[in-house]
Amino acid sequence: MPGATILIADDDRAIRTVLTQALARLGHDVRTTGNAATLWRWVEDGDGDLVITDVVMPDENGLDLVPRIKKLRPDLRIIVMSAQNTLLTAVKATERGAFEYLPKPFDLRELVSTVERALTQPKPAVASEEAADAEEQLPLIGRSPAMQEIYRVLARLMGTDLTVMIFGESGTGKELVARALHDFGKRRSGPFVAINMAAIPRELIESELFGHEKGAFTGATTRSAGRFEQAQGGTLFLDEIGDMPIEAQTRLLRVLQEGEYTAVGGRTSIRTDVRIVAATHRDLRQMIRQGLFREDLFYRLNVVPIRLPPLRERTEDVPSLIRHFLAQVARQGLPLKTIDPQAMDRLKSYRWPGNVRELENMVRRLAALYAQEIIGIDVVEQELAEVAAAGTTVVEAPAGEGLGAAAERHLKEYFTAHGEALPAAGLYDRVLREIERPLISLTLTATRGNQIRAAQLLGLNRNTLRKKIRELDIQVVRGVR
Ligand SMILES: Nc1ncnc2c1ncn2[C@@H]1O[C@H](COP(=O)(O)OP(=O)(O)OP(=O)(O)O)[C@@H](O)[C@H]1O
Repeated sequence: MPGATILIADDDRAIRTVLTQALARLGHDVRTTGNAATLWRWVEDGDGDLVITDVVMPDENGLDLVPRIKKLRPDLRIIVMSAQNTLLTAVKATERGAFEYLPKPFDLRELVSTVERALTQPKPAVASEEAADAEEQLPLIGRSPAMQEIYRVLARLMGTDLTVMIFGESGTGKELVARALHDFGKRRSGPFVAINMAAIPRELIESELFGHEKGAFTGATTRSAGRFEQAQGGTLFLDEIGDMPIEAQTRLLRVLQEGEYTAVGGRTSIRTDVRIVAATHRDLRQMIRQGLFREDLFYRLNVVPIRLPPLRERTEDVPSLIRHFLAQVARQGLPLKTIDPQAMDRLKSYRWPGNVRELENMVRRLAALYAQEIIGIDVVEQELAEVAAAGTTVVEAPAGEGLGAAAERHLKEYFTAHGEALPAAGLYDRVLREIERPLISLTLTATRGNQIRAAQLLGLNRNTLRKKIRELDIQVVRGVR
């Protein structure tokens, strides 16, 4: 769209000159000012097809101008530039309705292509004015101090390629953080590739990561690119890193040390150019002590640790997360519902063992299963009781006997029964395996075969659960309690 009128506000004359030259060359009419007041006057007069504004200006903060412009002229797109390279500035700019945010110094080509997009990309039919809608565009919801701290760390990481290790219980948003690191980082135009160690059979992990040559092993009928190759120039997210077999850990360590690798069955070494983000819900230090995780790999990955707090430690985020998910399901065609204050308080006091994922699932159920437009405390209590009922079936032994006591009784029986014939080694793993099977099987029975809920109850990742079901050959029967 040549011939557009572009309004630019920046108190730096050099930037005004550079932008004017670049945009005029494309045939646009460019008007520049060094202050916010003039920009506002132009907007009020109905001038301009696009606004480019700085944040810090002598008379007013450009970010404060954004919502005012959007309110007056919802169709006018705004590009915000700033030297305050924080995720919060980026987030604020998007939240307030800016089309794009460009941290300074920026690449002129990037600015030009953003301008082209802003002028040509079709506009949504309904301009979103609702604050809730604006919040939808944010990658991470929550303004609790704990989340603010996370944003601060993310902001500092924005311009770097540092390796990041994300710790947090299942469902706390580890993958979302990994994506935000990529989407706001300098590799955002490259690919984001995720691989979940718990979801892939152990023997295939190395070929999944590094690819394999034709004929490298039985079944390798063609050459296959690994995730390292797919992520070239971008970010590789190693999810559930604690589930990585020790041999694959050794290989990964070597790749991280040397910056190159060979495909399984291959000879030529390939240089890697990927940013690594790893995540786990496990206690890796304990795994190191148990000999299950390599300490040297841990230090390679743990360059910048990020600990995502469980939802119960930031209950002030519960209402905004609920609003976010309600709006999300409404966009998928379900009626938009609200939660009354009493019900909201109850949801804030719940412990959320499955964290944000559990909350998201509950909101989906509340939206889909109940006719009421305003969800009250009785509906919420009913849902929570169902979760609890499924939980007690699994966790509590009959006749009031605690799980620990029951286990002790069984183990005593085991030792007495086996006497001299106790296995020579591997008892620890064997006992755990013996308990793992009935635990998973009974949980699935309690959830009537619903694997998502079973994973929540167990506090396991869904993929981990699926893998265990396969490994332990557990029959999942749906709809039977
Ligand atoms: N702060 C948040 N704002 C909005 N959505 C969130 C937030 N945190 C998590 N979610 C949502 O909750 C769900 C679980 O998040 P995610 O998959 O990132 O968790 P995880 O910690 O990687 O879980 P797991 O360890 O089980 O893989 C996703 O649907 C995600 O979009």
